[in-house]
Amino acid sequence: MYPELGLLIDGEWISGLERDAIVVRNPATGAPIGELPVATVQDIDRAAEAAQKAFPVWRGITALDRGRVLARIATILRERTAELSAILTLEQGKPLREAAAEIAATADSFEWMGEEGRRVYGRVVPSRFADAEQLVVHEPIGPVAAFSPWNFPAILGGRKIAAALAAGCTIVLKPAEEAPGILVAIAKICESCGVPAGVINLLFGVPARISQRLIERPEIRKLSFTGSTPVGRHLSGLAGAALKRITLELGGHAPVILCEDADLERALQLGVAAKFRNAGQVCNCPTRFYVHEKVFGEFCERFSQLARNLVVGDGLEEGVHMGPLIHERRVRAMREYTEDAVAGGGEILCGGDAPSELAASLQDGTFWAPTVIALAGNEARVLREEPFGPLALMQPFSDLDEAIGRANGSDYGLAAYAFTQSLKSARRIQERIEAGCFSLNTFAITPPELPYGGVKQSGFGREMGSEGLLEHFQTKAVIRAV
Ligand SMILES: NC(=O)C1=CN([C@@H]2O[C@H](COP(=O)(O)OP(=O)(O)OC[C@H]3O[C@@H](n4cnc5c(N)ncnc54)[C@H](O)[C@@H]3O)[C@@H](O)[C@H]2O)C=CC1
Ligand SMILES: O=Cc1ccc(S(=O)(=O)O)cc1
Repeated sequence: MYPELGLLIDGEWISGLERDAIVVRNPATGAPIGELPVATVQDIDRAAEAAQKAFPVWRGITALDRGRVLARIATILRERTAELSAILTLEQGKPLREAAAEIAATADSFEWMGEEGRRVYGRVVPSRFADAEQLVVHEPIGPVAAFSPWNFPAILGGRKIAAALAAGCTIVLKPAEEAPGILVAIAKICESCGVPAGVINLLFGVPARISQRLIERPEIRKLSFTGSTPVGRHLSGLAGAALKRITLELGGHAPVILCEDADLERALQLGVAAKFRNAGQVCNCPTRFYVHEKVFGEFCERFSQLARNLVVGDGLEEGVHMGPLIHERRVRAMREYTEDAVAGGGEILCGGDAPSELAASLQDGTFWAPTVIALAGNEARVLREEPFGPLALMQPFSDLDEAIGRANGSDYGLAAYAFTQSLKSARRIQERIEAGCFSLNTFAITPPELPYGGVKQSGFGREMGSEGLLEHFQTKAVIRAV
């Protein structure tokens, strides 16, 4: 069921063939599931050249017809949800139900971008010359180099493909080596739906080698990266030196402000689901819970109880709520953050270690229990660094402005949430919160029609929404004397 892994260059699939290989493992068991060929410098160069060669072909197809191709891709993704979800869970670990939701969201992104590609309007600007007209037109920027991560490989890689294709651009995508199979499967679906050779190219291998070479290549006109802030900063430097446009969707450390008048039941049910989705390896997941002191005790107790009830295990098994972390490094990070928080006076309300009851087959898996910590102050390392795992941090507040100040006291600014029934409090938070995305009384944050991205160290530029599509165009000012 797991696809044969390979590089895709100019319509040719390349597996093995005298290249180094990376072993891909199931994070729930540690078992090997595939071998990934490592791209050589020649492969990288050929991929950039293929994207350049295919660009006039693809941009020459009307937006209407490109949209039809994207709609077909969406349909096939939906039809093959069960098979694709199994691939995703096997290599990434998330429960099958979450994998299916990710495939559905990926299909929605292809469909929405395909439709939006038909609405990239220019402008006719009243002319200052009697014999001329003045126009503003948007032209596809050219071949895009994109780098997508392992936590949501289908949607985060898929929407980079969808936006590039909708705009008439070609793409060289380097998905994460930890979870490559789902993008191999999606690229094959794209081919079967009529995407010409060279429009989508896939590379895997040594990330720094691939990104550096692609950024240098003259064919590449835009970069798009989703991943950690340090890597984003490094790529931003390279892109700046090469004077290339870059979109950066980096880490997050989302605050939740829970006011005294919040619907507690709703915040609890939605909050536990959002916190522990994908074992907390989500850039927009709620992490810092600022809870009004009058409801702090009750909220912490009930939140911890719900977290304790979550079944941790192999995402392929029925009834599992939370799977493993992607690799051992993340388990070590959870242990270090927890120990540091406890050393600073924090109290573990739930979890705080690897789960105690795991089947024998999962002993080599990389698991961490859902963990809730009531922090003693503002010094814990995990308040400054993105935990990217199943850690919920609880702190009480007494005054709304104080809570907003603490919510903003992070270098990150991707997502933020608030729960209140007061319009006045809601408006105050919405206006003052430093985040690219804000949701009130819900943890919904990324429908395809809304722009997604951050401020501060969470990056810049937007993906999805009409803003995300427009990042794939350059603007041409035209004066036509007639
Ligand atoms: N914003 C997001 O959705 C994601 C954020 N992260 C962040 O990364 C942290 C750690 O994850 P790791 O995998 O250990 O981190 P990492 O920083 O080593 O890698 C993150 C991603 O960037 C890619 N990458 C690394 N160096 C690169 C380079 N020079 N050029 C191009 N791509 C490169 C990797 O292949 C991987 O997909 C997490 O704690 C989280 O903060 C990770 C994945 C997704
Ligand atoms: O980690 C970033 C991230 C994860 C998930 C989604 S979505 O909600 O599935 O669109 C978006 C960004």
